[in-house]
Amino acid sequence: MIHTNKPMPELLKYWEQQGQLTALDRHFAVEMAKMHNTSDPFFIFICALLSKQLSNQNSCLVLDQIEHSNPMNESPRQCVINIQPTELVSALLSFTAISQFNKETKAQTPLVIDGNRLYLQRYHQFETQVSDVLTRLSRPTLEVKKEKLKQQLSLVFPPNNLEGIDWQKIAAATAITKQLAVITGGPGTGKTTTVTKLLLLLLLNQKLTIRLVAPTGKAAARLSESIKASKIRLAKQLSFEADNIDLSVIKEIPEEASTAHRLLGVIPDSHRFRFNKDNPLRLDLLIVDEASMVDLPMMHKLLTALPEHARLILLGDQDQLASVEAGAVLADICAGLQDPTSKEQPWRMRYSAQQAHLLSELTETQLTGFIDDKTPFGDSLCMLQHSHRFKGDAGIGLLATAVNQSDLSKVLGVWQQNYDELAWLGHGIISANKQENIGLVTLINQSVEYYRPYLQLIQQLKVAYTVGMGEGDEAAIGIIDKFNDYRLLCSSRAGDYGVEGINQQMADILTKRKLIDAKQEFYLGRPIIIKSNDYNLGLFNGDIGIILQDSAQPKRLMVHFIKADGSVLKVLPARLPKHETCFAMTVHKSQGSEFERVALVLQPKPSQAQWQLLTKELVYTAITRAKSHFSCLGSRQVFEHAVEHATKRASGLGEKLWN
Ligand SMILES: Nc1ncnc2c1ncn2[C@@H]1O[C@H](COP(=O)(O)OP(=O)(O)OP(=O)(O)O)[C@@H](O)[C@H]1O
Repeated sequence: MIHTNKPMPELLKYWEQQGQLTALDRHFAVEMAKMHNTSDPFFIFICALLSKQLSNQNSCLVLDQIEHSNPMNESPRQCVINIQPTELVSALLSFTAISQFNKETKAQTPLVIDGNRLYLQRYHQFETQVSDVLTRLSRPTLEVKKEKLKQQLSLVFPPNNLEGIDWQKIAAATAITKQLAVITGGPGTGKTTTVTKLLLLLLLNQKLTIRLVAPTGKAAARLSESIKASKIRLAKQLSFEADNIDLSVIKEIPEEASTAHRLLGVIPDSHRFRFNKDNPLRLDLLIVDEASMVDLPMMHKLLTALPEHARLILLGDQDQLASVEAGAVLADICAGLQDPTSKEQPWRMRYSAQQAHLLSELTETQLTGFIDDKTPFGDSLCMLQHSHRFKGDAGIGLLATAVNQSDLSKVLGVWQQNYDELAWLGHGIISANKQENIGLVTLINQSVEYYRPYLQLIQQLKVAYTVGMGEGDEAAIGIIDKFNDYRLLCSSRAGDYGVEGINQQMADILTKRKLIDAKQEFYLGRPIIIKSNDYNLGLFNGDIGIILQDSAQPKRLMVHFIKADGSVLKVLPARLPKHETCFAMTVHKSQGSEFERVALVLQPKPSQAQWQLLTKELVYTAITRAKSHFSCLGSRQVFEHAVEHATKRASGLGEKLWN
């Protein structure tokens, strides 16, 4: 069945040395074999492969793609599998650790086969339960008073000057008529605006306990701010409608958002949460923002803790990078809307005739072109398509769209237009004498100027403290906001062009220019990103803070963070959980954040592992973090490779939801 040139455990070690497997993958395979009393090389091999898939954020191993996902594709071949695809499942089922999934008799084995996918039992459970809850929520169509709702919808979503369908209005009607609504769209397409309006419509008709969550503290803080701003805009918009609508209800729209962890109630030193299937959350409506960042295990925890009657609204951009951990839940949810036949319009809504009719009636729109009765799941989805943030003819929006469509000639066309919003810093121009990469030197020098303003504020505050005039937390918030005007984003961590190298170069040059003094570990002005959760301190992976003087005791340095509710959290540097400097951060970690200016750094010569990270989602996510300027240091070959490669994560969720 499997032929190798050395014993399998040795081969796994060899692959580990080659960087094809991690130590964890090897240990998992060897331990599984021990626990199940087998030394069968095929079993050990399959276990290592499954673990490798999970390390690469896949939820499962697709059995007919074993050839693609294994490390044996090298030359010369160390390992040859000699088995017919039709016999693969029965061969796997001969091992006591593997069984076939059966809805009636729950699997007792650690590995489970479902269709042509092999899962770790836990991940299979996550996937089936997430699919079950989403399917259950998508089924019922809720009773509404049609005439009243129609009037309210037309007040809150008045006719606009955009051509075509008002998808925001459709999304609101979807969320009011369905227990589950998934509202997706790129940056600035009005997800928050729509949610604020639909919350008003819901609250006008019933009392609801509503909770807002996001995957990270930063994203939760942004959601709170967006909702606040959106409420003010809505009150202004409706100020002449006081006779038709009770405007005081706008005040009832909740603004406070928390992290998903916090909502679920962290139990210190435990993987379990206070709220779960047996102790459901006390709410009527849960809104999850930045849903593309929510991984499969977390989505599972949220959905199983949802009370039966509750409504769920998921918001996010399905084109962004998938979650850091396993799964691509939002992309799987939206998978059924993909229309591969059209490059210009790669997505298409799919409503049942009944739902299309109801939405058409409520919103006074014709949705006849979107009827597809294959599955009712499409009834819960709505995609917003028009960005109100990026001007249609400006650089950032055009570049983001072209990258998202993997349309290389369009991408190059945008770069050639020399938009003010965009700058390309090519690698490869090396100065004759110093062997310097001119592109990198330019980027580092520019970055000094973009970080200078926040560092100058710190210096001003230092002077103010010496004369007893510090402004306390307000000043800290101002400094952190200024720091967030600019960010260097890297595609990878290691090397001169990764987060580590760029951070070091920034610390060196800022020290040289006397803007910081990076000789000590915890220096004034050092930006810090948290790399693990510390529930006791209330700090979470991805939180960003800056070392500043403590207003209460200016001689003491404290790391200052802005919490989701806008208040300042101060932590002694020595108490910080795992962290690093953050002049530069990975694109992954930047999700859920926005900056005025963004500079993306791509490796000039990526390693084999780094090539795999270079996808269109990575570039799209980096571009769409920028509000007013995006620059890129990269080589054309690397940039083009990324644009042409989309992330593919193995998962059975899309199939479960849509078939
Ligand atoms: N229908 C509309 N007409 C005009 N402007 C709009 C409309 N909808 C949203 N906007 C404006 O577009 C901007 C972005 O809206 P909003 O914050 O709701 O988008 P979003 O999709 O939530 O963005 P993000 O990517 O930040 O999550 C806001 O300034 C808002 O006022």
